[in-house]
Order: sequence, then C-alpha cells, then structure tokens
Amino acid sequence: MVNETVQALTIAGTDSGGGAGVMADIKTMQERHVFSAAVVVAVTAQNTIGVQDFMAMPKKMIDEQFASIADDLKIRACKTGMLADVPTVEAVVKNLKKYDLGPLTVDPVMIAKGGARLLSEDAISTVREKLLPLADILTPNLPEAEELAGMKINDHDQMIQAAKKLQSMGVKNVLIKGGHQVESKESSDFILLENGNSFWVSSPRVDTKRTHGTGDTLSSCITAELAKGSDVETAIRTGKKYVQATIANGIQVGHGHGPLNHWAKIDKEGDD
Ligand SMILES: Nc1ncnc2c1ncn2[C@@H]1O[C@H](COP(=O)(O)OP(=O)(O)O)[C@@H](O)[C@H]1O
Ligand SMILES: Cc1ncc(COP(=O)(O)O)c(N)n1
Repeated sequence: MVNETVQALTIAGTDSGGGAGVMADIKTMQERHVFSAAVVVAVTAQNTIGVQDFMAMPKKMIDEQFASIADDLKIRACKTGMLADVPTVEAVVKNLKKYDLGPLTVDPVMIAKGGARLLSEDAISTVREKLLPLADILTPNLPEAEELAGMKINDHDQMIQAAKKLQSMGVKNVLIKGGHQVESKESSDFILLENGNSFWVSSPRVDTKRTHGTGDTLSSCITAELAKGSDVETAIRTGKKYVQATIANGIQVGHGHGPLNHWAKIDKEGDD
C-alpha cells in the first residue's frame, strides 16, 4: 500500500478576489506540500478594496460537504475561518463533533481588514461557548481576542492576560496575533501552550497595506504543519516565518489591501 498523501481541511468562506479565506488557505497548504480540501460555509463578493456582499451556505450543503469529505479523504488537521452567523457556527460545530478531522485550529474571523463584519455580533457568544472548547489552537487577532476574552488589550502584558483568560475558557493553545499593533516596529504574536509554557514570535513589521489574508495564511500554514505531524510550537514558528515571507516579498494585485505572495519561500522550518 502506498503512503497516503498528507491531507488537511479548511472550513471557511471564499474570497472572489483571491486573497483571503478559502483561497488563501488552499494556496498556503499547497505551498507547504499538503493536499487541501475545503468546506465552503459562505461565499463573499470581495476584492482588495472591501467585501461588497456575502451569502452563507444552506446548512444542508454544509452537512453534505463534510459527509463527502469524511466518506473518502483522510484529513489529518483542520481549521475554521469565516463562519458568518449563528446557524453556520452551529452546523460547523455539529460536524466537527461528528467526524474525526484531526487537530482543530480556530481562526475566529470577525471583521475583514476593510471593515466588513464576517461574523454576526450574536454569533460571537456561540463561537465562545460552542466552538472554542473544540479548538486545539485559537488564533485571534487583537480585536478578536478583546471580544472573546472580554477585556481591552493595549500592551504586551494585556496580551498575556488575555491568552490566560482564553485558555481558562477551555482552549488548549492560544496564539494572540499582534499584527494590529501598528505603532510597534515588530509584529509580535504571543503563544500560551497547553503545558503552561509560553513564548513570543516576532518579526520586523513590514510597512505595507498589502496584508489581506495574513491571519488565514498563518492559521492554514499551522494547520498544514500539524497535518504533517509537527508539534504545536514548531507548527507556529513555521507559520510565522511563512507569513512574514509572504508579506515581505509583496506582489502587486488590486488597489486596496492587496493579497500576499503565497509562493514566497522560507529557508528552514520551525525555529532558527
Ligand atoms: N505589517 C506586518 N508586518 C509583518 N508581520 C505582520 C504585519 N501585519 C501582520 N503581521 C503578522 O501576520 C500575522 C497575522 O496577524 P494579523 O494581521 O494580526 O491577523 P488578522 O489577519 O487575523 O487580522 C501575525 O503573525 C502578525 O504578526
Ligand atoms: C472569506 C474571508 N475570510 C477571511 C477574511 C479575513 O481576512 P482579512 O482580515 O485579511 O481581510 C476575509 N476578508 N474574507
């Protein structure tokens, strides 16, 4: 019997502009040499300027996509991205409980870089109460961490406090992304692991507005590495290196928050 190719799954919304959501996830996993499947839970009409419209998928179609994948593929790790509204979050939670899809990374996407709401306000408590307990890794950006932890985050100490609070809500590993701390010269993310260890991953802040899909790219790289069998810390360090390379080696697409260069290369995985 030949060795099965490593397979991972993204559960998210599409981006017609190609920069974020399912499109960023598939490009990232492909670059990391992991085969990617996708459960599309919402479709957006979107470009680098903003989100013009979106539609959540009928729940029956969400169930059917999960069933098709589970019937045939062997998914080693999965992630969630945009989840739109309460019924969609509930449908995803139901299917995550039904099937074994490996470790789950939850990127709790709420508001796009352009300002559009991608998760309805009333769905935040559903994510907190029903999805977070299933997560092996949670990767909020600063506004998302504030919302989920119910506290303001103005500095590094408060990032640490928020991570502890989120872990106390049942998440095993928490990664709070510092990309929104624009006044800082470094873009630093804080990680609190299940075993209580913690560390920062930092990289020089690239002075660019071409950062559409950074969060999706980081979380899907982490998911791809977990699918290959990496431990959580190595997967996160590789994810940070990869997202930095995709931002620093920019491409020119669109007129707003441009997409990343997913074919940018990193020399080495994990830590230096
Ligand atoms: N201008 C930038 N330069 C370097 N790294 C960045 C920059 N903006 C974001 N990052 C990094 O990209 C990743 C995603 O962060 P963030 O932009 O906060 O997430 P999101 O896309 O969910 O809002 C993090 O590792 C963050 O440190
Ligand atoms: C379908 C979809 N999923 C996620 C994002 C978040 O990406 P960003 O915060 O970079 O706009 C997005 N804009 N669209």
